[in-house]
Amino acid sequence: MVQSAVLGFPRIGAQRELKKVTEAYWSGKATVEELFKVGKDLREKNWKLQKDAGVDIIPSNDFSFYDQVLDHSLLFNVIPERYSKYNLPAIDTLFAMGRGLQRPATESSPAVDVTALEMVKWFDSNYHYVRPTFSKNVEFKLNSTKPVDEFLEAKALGINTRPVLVGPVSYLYLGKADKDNLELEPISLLEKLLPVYAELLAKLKEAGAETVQIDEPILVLDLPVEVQSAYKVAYEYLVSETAPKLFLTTYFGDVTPNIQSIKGLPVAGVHADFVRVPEQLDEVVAALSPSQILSVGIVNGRNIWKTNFAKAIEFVNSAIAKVGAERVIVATSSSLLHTPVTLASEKKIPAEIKDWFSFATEKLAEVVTIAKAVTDGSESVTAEVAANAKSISARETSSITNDTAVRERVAKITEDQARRKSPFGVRLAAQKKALGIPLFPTTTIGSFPQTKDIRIFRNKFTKGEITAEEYEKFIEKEIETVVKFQEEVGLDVLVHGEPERNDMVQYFGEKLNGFVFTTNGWVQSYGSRYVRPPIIVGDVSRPGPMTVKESKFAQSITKKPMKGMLTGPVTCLRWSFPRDDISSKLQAQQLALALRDEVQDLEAAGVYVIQVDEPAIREGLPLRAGAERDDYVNWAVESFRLATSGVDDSTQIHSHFCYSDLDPNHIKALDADVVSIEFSKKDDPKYIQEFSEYPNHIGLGLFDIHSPRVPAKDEFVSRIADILKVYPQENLWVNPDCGLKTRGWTETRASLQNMVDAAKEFRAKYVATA
Ligand code: MET
Ligand SMILES: [Zn+2]
Repeated sequence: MVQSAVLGFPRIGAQRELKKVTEAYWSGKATVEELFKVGKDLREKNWKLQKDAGVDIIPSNDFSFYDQVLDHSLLFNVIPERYSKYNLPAIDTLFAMGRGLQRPATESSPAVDVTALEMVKWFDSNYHYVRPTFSKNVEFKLNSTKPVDEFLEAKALGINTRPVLVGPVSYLYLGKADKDNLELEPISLLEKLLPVYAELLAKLKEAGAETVQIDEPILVLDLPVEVQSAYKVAYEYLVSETAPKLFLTTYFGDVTPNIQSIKGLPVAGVHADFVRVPEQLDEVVAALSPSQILSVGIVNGRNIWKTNFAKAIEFVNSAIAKVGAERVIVATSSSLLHTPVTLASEKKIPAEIKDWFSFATEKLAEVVTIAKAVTDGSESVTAEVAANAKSISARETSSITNDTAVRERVAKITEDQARRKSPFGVRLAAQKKALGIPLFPTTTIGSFPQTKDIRIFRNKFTKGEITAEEYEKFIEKEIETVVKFQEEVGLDVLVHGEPERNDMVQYFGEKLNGFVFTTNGWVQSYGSRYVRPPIIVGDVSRPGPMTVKESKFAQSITKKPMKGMLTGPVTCLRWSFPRDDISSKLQAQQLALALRDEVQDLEAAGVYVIQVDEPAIREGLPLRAGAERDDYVNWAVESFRLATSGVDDSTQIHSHFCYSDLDPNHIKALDADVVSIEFSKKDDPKYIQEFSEYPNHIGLGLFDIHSPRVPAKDEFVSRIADILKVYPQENLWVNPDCGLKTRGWTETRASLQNMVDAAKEFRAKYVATA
């Protein structure tokens, strides 16, 4: 019998139970017992759900109160001293490492003040993990028994799970050296770490675990040789009499360039992602020994589309033809962490469209059906396959997906449309004349505090409790407040503050054709922050202006230049669930054309500074170097340029990037007049150099917008002075890291005032020396 397997299930709960209790715990409104109880209930619910769906191999230890990689750091005692020194309960150490902790002393405990560890994107997803950070005196030991406890918890419910661990090589490679230890290469710690893994595996075996899923996702990256060769060392050490069988899993890409690292490992089987890279089947099969099992990742863990049963069954059958049914498992391509929990709570999506989707819960049935089909023959699932074929073909032929006018317009895109009229130097001169922007110009990134008031009004409007007119009035009043505030503080290029936007992608999605929205389709982004990505279902076009009214109004009440504010094509695409029936490139082009019209409408309305944010441009970069990556860079850049190049020389195009490792060459290729980049927490001096040869104008973020902390004027002065050591002063803008929407007004005013005062000091000096 061909078994079905799930690599991981979303832990947040169908009603975001995990977020609610975690945040309540942080603010002292829930006890630790209540927190743990919700965790336990969620685990139980998820296991039972999978069991009831008929899944054969069900994961455990995929639950986490913050992040599964961070759990491993706690588990192996990878806790820098700045956290351990407080001797907090383990759960509080976990949260302190994940999100920082600042609290005053009480009678029974000293004050705590510690910042969070670095948070990084999990491969090419919008999930963020907390980077393992190895300080000088790291001492591996088994610090908890979480995986064993959760295994036993499931066992007590009569469910025999397959515990999930991040494998040792990936765990080390995804980590970094701590500040006190910069020369360390984490992979050099492998031999010290392995005994602790072995101890944990022995405990799991004692508890009754037959097999452990060991995730080695870095096998889809370009790896240095010493990492490639670490696999043999690690797995020959770990596979033993005292350990359960190990099942090696990779996902999100092509493992074949590292196939030598897998070949000959004494593991029970290998899982690969055949949704992403079906072409790797032969090579993966060839790497297996006759006793090793192949887990076929065929139900997409990264999107929300129904699996095409006919195709999936055919694919799995082709795998069976190569290795035999007894050696095949049907599985999700990756953990289902990246998909919303269930379609069942979606009441507003039109039935016709809803029938195209499959969220995590629905994907369980898909894995089971495919496994049954390849075991008992397609006749055993005739009804399911027929229903599936019907929805797939309904989508293929639906008038919602295909808009001839949009396709024709894309087909007519010319290279010219994606080029500004003149080179930067000429544009700059025209902009100087038209805009009257001083040296060391000050600006912000777009959003201002999203107060409770704003959320209340938006909710009322969504629920129909106030009229559109009342809501508009309210928004205008908010814009007025923000504009007046910026004039008082003395900023040079103003923004309208984005009070009308719930989210920087959803807002645009709602105004465009081709998108649908969920009411409860939350996906964990990091910790307790979840996002609800819009879904692109059809060709995208713009029925009418999206932001012109607000920007025009904002410009009308000030003499200073007002910056229009848009989300770029790549970010709209990446932070949605894209279509899988047409290429990403084509979707980006459609978005670009819609945004191009908006940019031109803004210009026509008298808004001559326009920012098009692309914070997700890096996230979409294919994981390996090569043709696919070059191709991505090419279309990502072209779509930004297509969106922004339809304006006059004298109109100034800005762009903004944050929270990712950018490649200066990609940013340069966009040819924006001004870019702003999140920067304040990059305390490594090499980052200052990175963009020093950037030819156009640039603002390096001067303060952290995630913290209420107010930097003094002198701190701004010294930061700017540091930057000026490598950047020409004519090129430099002065701005915060990112939007201020999560901040309060008090610290916003104080920080911006200090920032503006610092800029003025430099301006005066420059004038004096010029
Ligand atoms: C994640 S980037 C955010 C940019 C947006 N304009 C804002 O200020 O919020
Ligand atoms: Zn940002």
